[in-house]
Amino acid sequence: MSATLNRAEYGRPAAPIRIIHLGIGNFTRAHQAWYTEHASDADEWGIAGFPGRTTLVPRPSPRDDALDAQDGLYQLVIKNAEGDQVEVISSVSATFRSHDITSWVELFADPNVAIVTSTITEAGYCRDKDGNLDLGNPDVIADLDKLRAGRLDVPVFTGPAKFVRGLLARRQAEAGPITFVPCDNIPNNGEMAERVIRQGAEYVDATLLDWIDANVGFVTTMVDRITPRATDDDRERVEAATGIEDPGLVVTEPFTEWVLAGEFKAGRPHWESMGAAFVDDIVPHELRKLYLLNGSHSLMAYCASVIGRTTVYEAISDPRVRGWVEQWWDDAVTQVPLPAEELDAYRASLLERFGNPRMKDQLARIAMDGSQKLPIRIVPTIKALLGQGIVAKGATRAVAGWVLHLRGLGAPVDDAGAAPVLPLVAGDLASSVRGVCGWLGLDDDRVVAAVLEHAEELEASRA
Ligand SMILES: NC(=O)c1ccc[n+]([C@@H]2O[C@H](COP(=O)([O-])OP(=O)(O)OC[C@H]3O[C@@H](n4cnc5c(N)ncnc54)[C@H](O)[C@@H]3O)[C@@H](O)[C@H]2O)c1
Ligand SMILES: O=P(O)(O)OC[C@@H](O)[C@@H](O)[C@H](O)[C@H](O)CO
Repeated sequence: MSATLNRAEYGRPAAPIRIIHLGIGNFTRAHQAWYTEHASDADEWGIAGFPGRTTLVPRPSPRDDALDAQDGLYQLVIKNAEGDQVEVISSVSATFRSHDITSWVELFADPNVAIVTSTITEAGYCRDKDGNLDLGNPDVIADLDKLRAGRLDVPVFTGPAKFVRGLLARRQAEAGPITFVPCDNIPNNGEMAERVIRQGAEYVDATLLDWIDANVGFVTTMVDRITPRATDDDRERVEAATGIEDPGLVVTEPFTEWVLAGEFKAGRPHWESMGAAFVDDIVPHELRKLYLLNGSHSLMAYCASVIGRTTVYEAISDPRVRGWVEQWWDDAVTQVPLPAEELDAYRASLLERFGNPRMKDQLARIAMDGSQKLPIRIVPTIKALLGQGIVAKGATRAVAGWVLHLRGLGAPVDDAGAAPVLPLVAGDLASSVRGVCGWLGLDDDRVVAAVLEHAEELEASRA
């Protein structure tokens, strides 16, 4: 008979809630919650977890149900090459349902709450191609119109509207300063979040802007810990070892990194006690991670899945794919302002991480939302090198893989933002390549030719 987790038996009382997290998925529970759990002042900092996505009809979620039933507790499984290291994480003091606007508002109005963190995916910030809040998105407008009309007790569905709703409540309660700490893989994510929140506020009630200026901080972060989805095998193996049945289980890798820049207006946990780094210039760290790790992830998600690989481990173990990854890294390092030795060491550590056979990280997970990822992970390097007259060999292969993925090869397309791109790939391969390159802002004939050549080679390698 297996046990279940609960706080009374585990013996760590819930810390007072001082952090609101939107998007209480796998990653934040492997990363921020782990840093908070082990911070030297952990007893002072509890997290309130909200799922990121709100739907008209609430979707059943074993994971959310488990977190509710287990008082926010869950097991974190670190997959070392030798075996599992399992610990119970207790820093999530309470979990809430995404429709629960009442609790959302009450927490924002609580002066003890100092920080709002988020992991709602790139798409969750509802930006248009220029990085502005997408006021052409009917869901965004429907939410903002509700707030503008003073309908404050009904749920809103989009992330930026939720944040604006929270800030309206905080201002009204005179609850003081607060800081947003977005933790998604988006360059300059603090400024990104500030932009969509300010634009939302301006639409709803422009007087909120001055209050934001005086009271709201935006911190930029580089976050890193590869966190695949746990499988039934993971849950069964861990249950057999710990005797705990845990549908909320999270699996992750030993490596972790967190770099932050910006002002916390109302305090923060002592995350540096677990190795988080607070820096003035975050750009080199962001580019190193976004291009070298996430860029090679995207390349593998598309190119390696086209040739039949399903996990990162399988992909990097194939010498062809490893060669493609190395070629992309040769392109990408030219765009990262860090010493060569540091970049070489990072590349070596990535090969070790990708080569962890116990991490069953599905390429399908990484392939999601490519329309949001290619433009930030791959395209800047193509453009920068083209500016020097160089056609980036590795980077153009990633684009070729994405074209084939959109045409139905390899990992399935799971990307709401791909709607405008899909019609572009309906014809033959050459016109698909030209269409996608145009959409990505890569109209140059040399780039189009390189992408087409890679796409033809990839198609031919499927045999
Ligand atoms: N998993 C990783 O290895 C990893 C590592 C670093 C950073 N991240 C960042 O964390 C994000 C979430 O990853 P995860 O592994 O926790 O995924 P997950 O699927 O476990 O959780 C995703 C969360 O985002 C919410 N969400 C999804 N789409 C949304 C949308 N359009 N609007 C609002 N909310 C939305 C979901 O409701 C859920 O709460 C990633 O997109 C990435 O930016 C993940
Ligand atoms: O999380 P996404 O969807 O932005 O990107 C998929 C992966 O590249 C990503 O989750 C990495 O595993 C992660 O960024 C490693 O820290």
